[in-house]
Amino acid sequence: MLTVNQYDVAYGQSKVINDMNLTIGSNEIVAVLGRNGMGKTTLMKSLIGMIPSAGGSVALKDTEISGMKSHQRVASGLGFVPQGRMIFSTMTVEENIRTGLTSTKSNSIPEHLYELFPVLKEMKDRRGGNLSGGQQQQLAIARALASNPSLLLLDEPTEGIQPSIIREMARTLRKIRDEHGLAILVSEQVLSFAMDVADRILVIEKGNIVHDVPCADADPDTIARYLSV
Ligand SMILES: Nc1ncnc2c1ncn2[C@@H]1O[C@H](COP(=O)(O)OP(=O)(O)OP(=O)(O)O)[C@@H](O)[C@H]1O
Repeated sequence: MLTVNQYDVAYGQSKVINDMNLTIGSNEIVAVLGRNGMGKTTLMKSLIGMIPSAGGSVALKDTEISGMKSHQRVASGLGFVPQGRMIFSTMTVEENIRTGLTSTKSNSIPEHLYELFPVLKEMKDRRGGNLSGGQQQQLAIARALASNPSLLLLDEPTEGIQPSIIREMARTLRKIRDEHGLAILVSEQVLSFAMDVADRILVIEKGNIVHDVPCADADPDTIARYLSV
């Protein structure tokens, strides 16, 4: 599904992703855990094409995408839920979701998105900025799903979200994977959420993967040690 090889991303002279290798299988949910500043957001933004890479390759289903612009990557099957959600606060819920349709030929919002997130249907005429944090997160996910991605990237989706909603979010993401047959790469700092949602856990340190384990074999204490400052 996604194969990242010898991947480098730099800000000027400062290399933030360093010779990274990473694979994600079809239908797999992979969580990338790491402390602040270890490169999670840089990895996500570079995979979606917001930051250029400095070397290496990224193949999505055998198509090399590392030279593509963001909109081409979305058309190729990547969806992105950015850190902080970045919904358009003065646009309605429906208008926000519609922005996700730009790379598709369709003009109408797929009904299954409203089935997945009924609250968005109830609130479709409200401004995005008037939604709660959890509702905005649902909106950001629905917007990303509108382009029918084969791999959904989520950057720290639990940030600023209440614990009860975080558990629901893990269930929803697994349901999306099961029903739509897509893969998910999620960056996180919350270990319990990663254990709930993922099939496999990676730990990133200084721009490289230093631990890679199936969730079933993951030792929370070992991972927690990587995350402690
Ligand atoms: N625009 C930028 N210019 C220069 N350096 C940057 C820029 N953005 C991030 N960095 C640096 O790159 C490194 C990785 O940052 P990044 O935001 O990817 O980490 P992160 O793991 O997502 O952290 P957080 O959990 O705080 O979001 C940090 O040292 C950060 O200071």
